[in-house]
Amino acid sequence: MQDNICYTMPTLQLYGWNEHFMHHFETNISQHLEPARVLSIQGFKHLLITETGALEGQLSGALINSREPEAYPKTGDWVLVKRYEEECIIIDTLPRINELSRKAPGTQSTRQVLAANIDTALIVQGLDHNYNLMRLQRYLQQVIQCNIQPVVILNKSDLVPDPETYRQAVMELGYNCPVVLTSALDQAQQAAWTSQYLLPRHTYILLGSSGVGKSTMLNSLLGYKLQEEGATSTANNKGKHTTTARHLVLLPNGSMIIDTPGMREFGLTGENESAGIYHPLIDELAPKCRFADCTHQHEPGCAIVAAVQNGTLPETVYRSYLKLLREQDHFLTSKADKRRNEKHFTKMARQIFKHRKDSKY
Ligand SMILES: Nc1nc2c(ncn2[C@@H]2O[C@H](COP(=O)(O)OP(=O)(O)OP(=O)(O)O)[C@@H](O)[C@H]2O)c(=O)[nH]1
Ligand SMILES: [Zn+2]
Repeated sequence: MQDNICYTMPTLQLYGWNEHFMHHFETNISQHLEPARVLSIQGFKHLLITETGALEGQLSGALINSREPEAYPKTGDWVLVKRYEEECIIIDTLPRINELSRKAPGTQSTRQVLAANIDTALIVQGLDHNYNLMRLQRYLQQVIQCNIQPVVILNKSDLVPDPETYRQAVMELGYNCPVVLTSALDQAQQAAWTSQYLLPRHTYILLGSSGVGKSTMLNSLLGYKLQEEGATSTANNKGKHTTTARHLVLLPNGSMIIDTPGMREFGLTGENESAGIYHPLIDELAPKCRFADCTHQHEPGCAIVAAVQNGTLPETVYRSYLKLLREQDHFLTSKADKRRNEKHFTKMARQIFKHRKDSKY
């Protein structure tokens, strides 16, 4: 039965419509709303794909007023719309399978949702001055905590004499995820990794600093230029910052990719507050620590410290783990402080309001 209903939406199925969204949509059928996926957002304008094609939409006033901006629809979201001639109003969002977030740039501990309903994140680093294992681990950590599969793409392999050593260094971090070595300028190399990792009806997001080659890759996969790419500065091998918004595009092989503007920061938000930092090598050893709540820093009988000392756990992995843990703790502590302050402010505002009301009579 569900398959039948899904089958009646062949266009949306191409864009990842599945039983999860169908199930949540069914409860809204009676309201004459139709489902659509958000392809991009520019200001108030949302470009959507519906069963009958592309459509522009704006958020309904009720949706704007009832939610924090973080809960507004994002690129990749499935939404419910009401049509008005050539445009539509976005009434609601269907529950997300996942959301990719980061710490919003700046000093505040604020969480920012970048996109929704992502199967795999393609984390791109350029093998020029961009290659940085600490930054890569920050991306991996955040992506995994958001329940998104990572694939690491080491691009610009044509710029270094021995690219394989870079790949080996990433593999030694122990994340057990695919690590691809490629040059976006080489069609054959592009075809090799994409045929292995890009599946039809799956949604991918390209992540990485500005100039690592995300748009170049996407343009070569599309077979045409989605936007002008910047010229490479000879001083630092980086392109100009060109991508300005997140767009979801359908590739000829049936996969969908969301391109993102290059990000200067990709801070941790501690999505799963109780789980701490995820690391396969550390997680495997942790049950052998003497104390169940071992922080792997100063406790006696710590299996992780012992493994670093006897050389079975690389010290670099351990140091990065501690650094990520500190960053995450900082975000969570500041967030808790912020929440407390907001609560205090709301309480104070209520008291003032009540006092004013009481003194009227
Ligand atoms: N040598 C070399 N240059 C590349 C490669 N991939 C991309 N470039 C160049 O690097 C520059 C930046 O590439 P973009 O594709 O614009 O980078 P981006 O990641 O999309 O950057 P933003 O849009 O700013 O986020 C361009 O001049 C590309 O031609 C590669 O594999 N090898
Ligand atoms: Zn321990």
